Formats: sequence, C-alpha cells, structure tokens
Amino acid sequence: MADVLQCLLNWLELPAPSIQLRETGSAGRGLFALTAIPPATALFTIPARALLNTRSLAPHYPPALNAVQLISLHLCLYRPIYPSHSLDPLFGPYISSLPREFDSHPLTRHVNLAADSSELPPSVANALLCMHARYIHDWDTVRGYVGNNLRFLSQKPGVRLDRGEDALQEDFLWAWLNVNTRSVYHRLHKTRSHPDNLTLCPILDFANHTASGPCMTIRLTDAESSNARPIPRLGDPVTLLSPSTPTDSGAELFLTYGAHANRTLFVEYGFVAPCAADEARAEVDVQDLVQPMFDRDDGGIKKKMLQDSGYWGDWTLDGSPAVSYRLITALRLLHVPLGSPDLQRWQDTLIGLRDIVSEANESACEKTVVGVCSTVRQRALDRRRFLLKGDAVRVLWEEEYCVALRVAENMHN
Ligand SMILES: C[S@@+](CC[C@H](N)C(=O)[O-])C[C@H]1O[C@@H](n2cnc3c(N)ncnc32)[C@H](O)[C@@H]1O
Repeated sequence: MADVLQCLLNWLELPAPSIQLRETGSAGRGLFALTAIPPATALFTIPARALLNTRSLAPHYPPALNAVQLISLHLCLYRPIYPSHSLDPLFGPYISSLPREFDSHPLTRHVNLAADSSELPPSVANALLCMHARYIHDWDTVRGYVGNNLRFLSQKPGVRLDRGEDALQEDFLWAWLNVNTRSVYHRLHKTRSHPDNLTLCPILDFANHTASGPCMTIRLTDAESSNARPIPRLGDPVTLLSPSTPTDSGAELFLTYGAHANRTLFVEYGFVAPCAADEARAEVDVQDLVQPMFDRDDGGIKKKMLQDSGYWGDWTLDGSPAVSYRLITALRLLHVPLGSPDLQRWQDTLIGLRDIVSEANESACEKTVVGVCSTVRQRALDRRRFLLKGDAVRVLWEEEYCVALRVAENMHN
C-alpha cells in the first residue's frame, strides 16, 4: 500500500505528505492522516500535467470524443496486465494505481452475468438500466472511433488492438467504471455546466465517501473563481484541503461525492451508506407504483399536463418524513376530474396562488400515499428476507420499508 503511494509521489515529484494510504474494512483503500492536521490545511497539489482529462489527452488523439469517452478510451488502451504495470508513457504510474477490477460493481454483474435486476427495488433497477444505456452508448461511440482511427491508435507505444472485440470491450468497461467512480468536477471549459468539466486526479481518488461528518474539499481553482476557462494550456492544478475541523492522527480523510440517495451510490459507485430512517437521504422513488395510476381514460391528458409543467416522474418519499412536492402535485392532478373547476385550482397551486386544490382532494391524495406506502412495505418485507444481513441490496429494501412506514405513520397523525 505504501509502495503505491510512494510510486505516485515519485512520479508527481511531490514531498511525502501528511497522509497515508491504508486498506479500510469494507471500502477498499482510503486516505488516513499520518499526524494531527489543523483545519483546512493544503494536503497536496497535483500538477495539471498529471490530471487525466480532455486538456491533457486532446493533443494525443484525433478529436470526436467527449470527456468520459476519451478518458475511458485512454485507460482502456493502457489497462495494466497485472502483475505488470501500465505501459502508458504519459500516465503509467497513475493507471497502475487504479483498482484491478470491478467484478462486484452492479454494472459489471449486469453486463457479465446478465444478473437478474428483479432482486433490486424497481427504481434502483431502473437507474441501473439507465446507467447501462449510457455505458452502451459510450462503448458504441468509442468502438466506431477505434475503427475509424485504427492505424493511428495501433502505432501508439504499448497499444495492442489485435486482441479481439470482446477483450477490448471488457477493458473498456473497466475503464468506464474507473471514470464513473473516480472522476471529480474540474473547471476546464468556459461555462460551469459544460459536461466535460471533469478529471481523474491521482491520490485524491483514494478518498472514500462520507455522507455526513468532516470531509476534505478541493480548493477553488483560478478558473472557477474567475468563472472562466482556465488560462494554462493544461488547466489548473488541483489542491486538496483537509476538513474544516482538526483531524486526529490516524483518522480517515473522506470526501463527499454529493448528497446522493443510496440508490445512486449503489448504482454509480457500487456501495451503500446506510442512513437513519429519519434522514431525508433515506428515500424511495415510487414512480413504478404511481405511473400506472395514470393508465386510464383521462391519464394521457394528465400525463401531458404534468410533463408540460415539469412534474412528470421523480416522485419520492423520504424519511424526514415527507412526500416530495413533485409527487403531491402529480397526485393532486390525478384526483381532479378533468373539466371541473378544480383543474384551475390545481393550476393555481402550481404558481402559488393556492395552497391546496380542496380538502377532499387532499384526503384523496393522502389515501393514495397510504396505499403506496403499504405496497412498498409489503414488497420490501417479501424481498429482504431472501438477502443476507449487511447485503447492500437488503439495505436498499430495508430503507424502502422504513421510509414507507414513517411516511404512512405521519399521515395517520
Ligand atoms: C474514488 S474511489 C475511493 C478509493 C477506493 N476505495 C480504492 O480502493 O481505490 C470510490 C470507490 O471506493 C469505494 N467507496 C467509497 N466510499 C465508500 C464508502 N463510504 N463505503 C463503501 N465503499 C466506499 C467504492 O467502491 C467506490 O466506488
């Protein structure tokens, strides 16, 4: 473990920092404080030349790919064949420090084993299918690109493209999952929202996620603070700051990957961070149960109205406990007869002219929510008993159960 970090530090020409790399219990490798660290201390700065992104890779490839596709292609071409190191002359030491495989990641299981996603809560299965579609789109694009640039790519030192398409696709999946689980936001373009504002960053990418509690932050780059594209050709360097509170020697140093529900953490990163039932992060998406309620005569018109006003789908319950405003809005419309004066009242709720459509409409919505909660609880009970305690999928079902229980109890009070 120490060797991996030392090798990266040598390549980066960085002095020994006040952190070390250690194996954690269940989260793989992680960063730990070697000494007590004062608040907001700069831990290390990774030079722009060592960041793997569109700026550092663009000079080495014909244009045509977006950031995820280009970085994935580069990793794929230079995947190390263990125990040997990556043959990449540019980023070899970094690529050699990446995880060797993603065998237990839900996407790998889905692709390789055609794993039955019916064991997952429906919204999780749906999120996994969407992720799979993204992956297939990127693979199709990169496969076409490789075909169009075969001669150029084959001449790169250390690259072998004569291994057959299956082997290439396997390496591409490994590469794509590295980008998906390890890249961070990094300002490289004129606008903040540009989808290619991302990078892989050595050492920083050993940091595990915490949903709450002290975490490290990335210092604002020059480009970000001036809200413009970076001036240096390769972009700005990345400096990692320790948490804003003192860190004890030996404590793990975390990042927060975002305020994600466990559904997202599981599908995108392959783990869950169990949360208390009363946290807003404990969330159930009930679209699979509510959408069929619109499969009736007036449902098509109502669906269109919800789509036009931006309220179709993403209907959630959470543990705080709460029914999302998006779901309340959809249910209110579901219980409004078309052609009645209540339709105007529903529209008035959208623009804040009214709080509710009517008392009767509110109680019909509540009854529907209670029914949805009952279905969620029953299916969670049915499914979780087939799974071992501590299994990530069981945690997902348990979260659904607890949230539905809390929301239903709250309705009755
Ligand atoms: C950016 S990497 C972090 C470093 C990684 N542990 C390693 O060994 O290289 C993200 C991956 O670490 C793991 N991970 C991060 N935070 C975790 C957590 N709180 N619990 C479990 N696994 C976690 C997941 O496998 C995730 O996809």
